[in-house]
Amino acid sequence: MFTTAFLDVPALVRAAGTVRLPGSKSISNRVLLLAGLAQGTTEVHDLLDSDDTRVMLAALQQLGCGLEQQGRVLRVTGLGGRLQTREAALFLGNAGTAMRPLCAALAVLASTQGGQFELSGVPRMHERPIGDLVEALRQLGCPVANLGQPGYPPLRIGDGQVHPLDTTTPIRVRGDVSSQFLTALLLALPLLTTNAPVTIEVEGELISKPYIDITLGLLARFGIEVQRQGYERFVLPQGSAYRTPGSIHVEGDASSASYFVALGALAGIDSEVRIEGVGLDAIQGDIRFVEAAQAMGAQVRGGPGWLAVRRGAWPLKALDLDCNHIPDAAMTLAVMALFADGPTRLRNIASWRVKETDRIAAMACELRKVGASIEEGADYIVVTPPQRWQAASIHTYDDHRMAMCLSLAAFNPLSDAPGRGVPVRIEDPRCVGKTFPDYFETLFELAEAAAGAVPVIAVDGPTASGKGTLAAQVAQRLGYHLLDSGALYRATALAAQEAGVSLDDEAGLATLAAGLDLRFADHRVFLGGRDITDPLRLEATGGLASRVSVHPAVRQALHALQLGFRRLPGLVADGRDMGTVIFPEAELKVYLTATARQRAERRQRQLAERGVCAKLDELCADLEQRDRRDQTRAVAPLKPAEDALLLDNSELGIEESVQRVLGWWQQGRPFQRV
Ligand SMILES: Nc1ncnc2c1ncn2[C@@H]1O[C@H](COP(=O)(O)OP(=O)(O)O)[C@@H](O)[C@H]1O
Ligand SMILES: Nc1ccn([C@H]2C[C@H](O)[C@@H](COP(=O)(O)OP(=O)(O)O)O2)c(=O)n1
Repeated sequence: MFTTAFLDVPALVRAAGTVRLPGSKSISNRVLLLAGLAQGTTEVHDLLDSDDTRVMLAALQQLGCGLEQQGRVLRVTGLGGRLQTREAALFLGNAGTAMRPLCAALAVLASTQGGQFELSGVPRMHERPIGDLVEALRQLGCPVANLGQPGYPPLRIGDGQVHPLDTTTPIRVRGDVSSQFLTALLLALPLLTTNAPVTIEVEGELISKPYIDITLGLLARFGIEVQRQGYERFVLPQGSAYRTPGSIHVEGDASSASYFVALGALAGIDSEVRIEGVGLDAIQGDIRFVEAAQAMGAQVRGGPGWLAVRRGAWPLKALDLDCNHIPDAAMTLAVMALFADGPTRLRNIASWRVKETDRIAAMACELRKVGASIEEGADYIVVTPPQRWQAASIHTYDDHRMAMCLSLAAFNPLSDAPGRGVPVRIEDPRCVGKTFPDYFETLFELAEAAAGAVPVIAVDGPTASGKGTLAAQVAQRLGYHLLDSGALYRATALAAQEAGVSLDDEAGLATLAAGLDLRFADHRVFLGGRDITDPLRLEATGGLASRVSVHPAVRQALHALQLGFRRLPGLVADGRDMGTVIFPEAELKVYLTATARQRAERRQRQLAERGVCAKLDELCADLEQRDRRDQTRAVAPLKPAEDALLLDNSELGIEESVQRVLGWWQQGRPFQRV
């Protein structure tokens, strides 16, 4: 997962490959609650691992459920309807799928067995309505107190006393704000059916009906057959009891699938994007996004558990659609609309306004930034594609779907509008952790950047100037890959030593360099599977590397290997010739220096930290000799590129140097705001 402050997605042009989707958030949290209420142990396969499921798991654990992870299987031992703990404060982040059902289940348990629970979340959760559910629970006789603004979390549920609950009259709940209120009651009220059936009546037109179908389907898997009349009246039969199905599989998230369906429709130009984990047989309503994508031109094949999508009509066909049945996935249509042949109107999406953020307002604001014209209303949005694309810094409002959707705007070179090929900056990319922590990694695996669009920052300079330290820090802050090119020369030197190849044998060294079996993982370096991190970093190895590196054939042999590090979303490369020879087109070139004395002192301190004692004068003489050799060799000598920015960090600390370079980088970026 990218945890950087922002992530710049370069202009993208193509996509192909296979994505295995993480489990559905809606199914995961419903299954967890049902397994938590049931008697016995449920094996849950392919549960989503994300922010929202983690808060649900933490809550279940606090309530005394047994949780045991074994590989991809989680074993949940439920409460069997009996409270194990009578008091707890549960923090539920921004997970509506945890807040609403737990509110209902705990209200019933606390009232019938005597308990008291506090439910809270992040500030945005305290702005998301829950009043209609609270009203329904109060009708039953459950004490629920507002700890903040009435109608919103945080809430105190129960008061430690046992209260008689009235199930003789139907429980009425509004269905036109969020279908999660009804879901919450359906999941919780089987607890009250011991002596008589319980009836729920929906007031107002129920929205997002497919989510209710998921709830009913999962209740059936746990032994509870709800009888319904349309979507207005639901009856939980007398004696409904949660019975674990023993084992249950969580299907891939259909809303998450929408980004990859869109990816295929936009950029599956000469091959398909294959999606595994969710297919045409999915129980999630958002699978019907596929029909909307097809209406826009996507070519979709599919079967049980899989979909394969490629581009059909191009540009995409504009759409006018009632999206009530696919509220979450419809956001993806708003971004596909950027690539359509006219304005796209998405209707009946009022629920967008009470999700992780006000999604209509957020979508309008961010799509305007990339150049689209937007008309927004209380429950609709109209998107007219950009006439000219702009490089935009996308605010994501702590909303995973804003981040995932808007990343698709990076395919702007595919559009016919002028001003082709601009990057998209996604602010706070870690918000995707709510449902799809590896979303961006997956996107970068499948997508291909426009020619020359993957940015490179080159950091060159003499030994011990701090290149490696600076490059690693800058790469980390930007979420970029890192190339420590010196390590390749050092590894060649070690391989030569081992194979008994002389440092003057240019052809022999070049053969070794061309065949290096080198792997970088977890800050360690492996040569032919062997960990060589420690010998690689020895001062002596640096000297040997300098000697190896004078040979043109060796440099040539390592050239392609170095180019291969330039992968999405970007690269920071450090060495001697990054800006002059390997990446002459790098957007930013930094030539890092410090006085020889300073550098020798740094090296001495660095060695001392590793328990190696070295004399300052000797270190200084060694590094000056190495500088001379690196600067005077015939091929790719160490020197600043003509367009390099010089940074003498003799008097600068590490963080100051990093900030200086990040500042230069930001200045050169095309975004209006950070
Ligand atoms: N700006 C700086 N100020 C002080 N020390 C630094 C600075 N940059 C790096 N160092 C320290 O100098 C030592 C050498 O840095 P390193 O990144 O290994 O240099 P290089 O890759 O150029 O050989 C490290 O111990 C590092 O922590
Ligand atoms: N791009 C590069 C990187 C390193 N080299 C050579 C020259 C250097 O003295 C050695 C060792 O490089 P390395 O960057 O690991 O050394 P320092 O960390 O700066 O001491 O390799 C090179 O010729 N070209």
